[in-house]
Amino acid sequence: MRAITAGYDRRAPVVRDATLTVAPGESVGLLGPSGCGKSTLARVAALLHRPDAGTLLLDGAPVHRWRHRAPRELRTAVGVVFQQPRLSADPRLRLTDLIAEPLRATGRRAAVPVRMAELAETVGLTPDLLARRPHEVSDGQLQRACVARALVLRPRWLICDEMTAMLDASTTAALVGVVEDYRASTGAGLLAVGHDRTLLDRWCDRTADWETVTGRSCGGPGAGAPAGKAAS
Ligand SMILES: Nc1ncnc2c1ncn2[C@@H]1O[C@H](COP(=O)(O)OP(=O)(O)OP(=O)(O)O)[C@@H](O)[C@H]1O
Repeated sequence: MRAITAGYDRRAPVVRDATLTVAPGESVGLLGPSGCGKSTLARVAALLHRPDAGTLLLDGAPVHRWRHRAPRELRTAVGVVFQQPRLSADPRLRLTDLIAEPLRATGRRAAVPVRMAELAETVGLTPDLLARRPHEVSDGQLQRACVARALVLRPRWLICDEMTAMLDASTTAALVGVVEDYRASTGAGLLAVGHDRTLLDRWCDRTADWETVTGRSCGGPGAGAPAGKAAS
């Protein structure tokens, strides 16, 4: 991402001039206080939010279209896990259908049985849990399904936006382990957004602070002061 400016009102963007690179196979933590714009920037990187200015390069090529206008080969290159699984899961779908949905949406129905069996074991969901709907499982179990959904198309890039913020320590460790096993076997790059420095430092190759990424501190009258160096 080069000099990305984004937000919900062009006159008052929440992200200004954010520059951050994730190399192929690299894991980068993005650390910043609540409300500074991390999720907004993560959504730009995930092709879910069109920036007002700046350039997103995916595998070296500039992205020109976001959301449903983005070409399918770009959308399927990026897997995303959000903070609140209940807001990102269709409450009508059984977990098995929630995980398989990207395969069906991209015409890969034939791959569903094998991929489901692999992923259920990977994320630790039993057949009983897979047959339930979101309101019948815990947050941690639903987040396991959301991680499986993010991996089902074997993306080259993963964006985990506060993926573990609602989870206990053992589920956090399990899901970070799932993501890291996936990366080790595929070489996928990772952008992990959070506000827990200890977790991000342990999880990622490096952690970038919001101030370094944007050249300014989060909000307040001091925002806008240039930082000494650009993020790498
Ligand atoms: N859909 C929206 N419409 C208008 N403003 C929004 C919208 N989503 C977020 N914002 C605002 O944009 C700013 C940045 O929000 P964002 O969710 O990107 O921050 P964040 O750093 O990820 O916060 P947190 O760590 O609490 O999740 C906040 O001031 C928020 O109120």
